[in-house]
Amino acid sequence: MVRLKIGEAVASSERPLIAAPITASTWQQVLQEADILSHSAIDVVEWRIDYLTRLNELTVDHIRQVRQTVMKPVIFTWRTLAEGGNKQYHADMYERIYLNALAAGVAALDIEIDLLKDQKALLKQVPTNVQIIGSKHYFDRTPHNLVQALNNMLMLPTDIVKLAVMPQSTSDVDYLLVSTKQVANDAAKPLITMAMGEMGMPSRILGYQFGSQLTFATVTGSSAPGQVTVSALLQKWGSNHDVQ
Ligand SMILES: O=C1C[C@@](O)(C(=O)O)C[C@@H](O)[C@@H]1O
Repeated sequence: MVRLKIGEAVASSERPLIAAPITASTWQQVLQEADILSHSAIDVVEWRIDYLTRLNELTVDHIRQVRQTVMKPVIFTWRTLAEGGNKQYHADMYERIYLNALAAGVAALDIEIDLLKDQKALLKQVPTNVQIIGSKHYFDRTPHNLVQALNNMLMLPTDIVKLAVMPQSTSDVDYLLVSTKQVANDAAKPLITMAMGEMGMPSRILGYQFGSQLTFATVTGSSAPGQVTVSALLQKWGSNHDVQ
């Protein structure tokens, strides 16, 4: 299995990476959350910029300051309204702000796979040390062709494949885990998968045993239904998984 690496953070077979989101809406709150996350037992920070009220004003300096405050690799994510986020997609603004993020030295960009074609110019400018996470979210269902869906995603021009589904039953959660395992074994890229909502919680705790190499957990705020706190996650994993 190809190991997931984001910045200096590397997943292992015994332990996936833990990412916690920044979900603040004002600049002052962003810095407060960033400071709290710098002291927490997580590996990477996902900055969900779509929560910002004044997203349009985000500069390279702002992003650099967040990086320097968290002192951990940063995944930069604009989750669009179409996939459960908070900001309508605007192609020009998206490109401009993601280029700012590259200039500020983020470790990874999350790009929804439905936007890849539209953002070809941006993709050309992503340096090889910055990971592109191609993501897809099904907020209302679990599709019935998950192995095919993951294999299709693996063929896209991204470095990492991320898939989130909403289970309607516990068998949907099992289906996500088993499909992840089936694809992860031979995949040429790392996978990140999760079932959302309360029902999906086991996938966030046990997903690594099926080949999902990163799990989202909360410290300050939650960015999706069903995320557990980092302390609950570490407790479930037991002391073997304590981070150094
Ligand atoms: O894609 C994901 C996964 C996620 O939706 C989750 O279910 O944990 C949370 C988002 O912030 C992140 O960008």
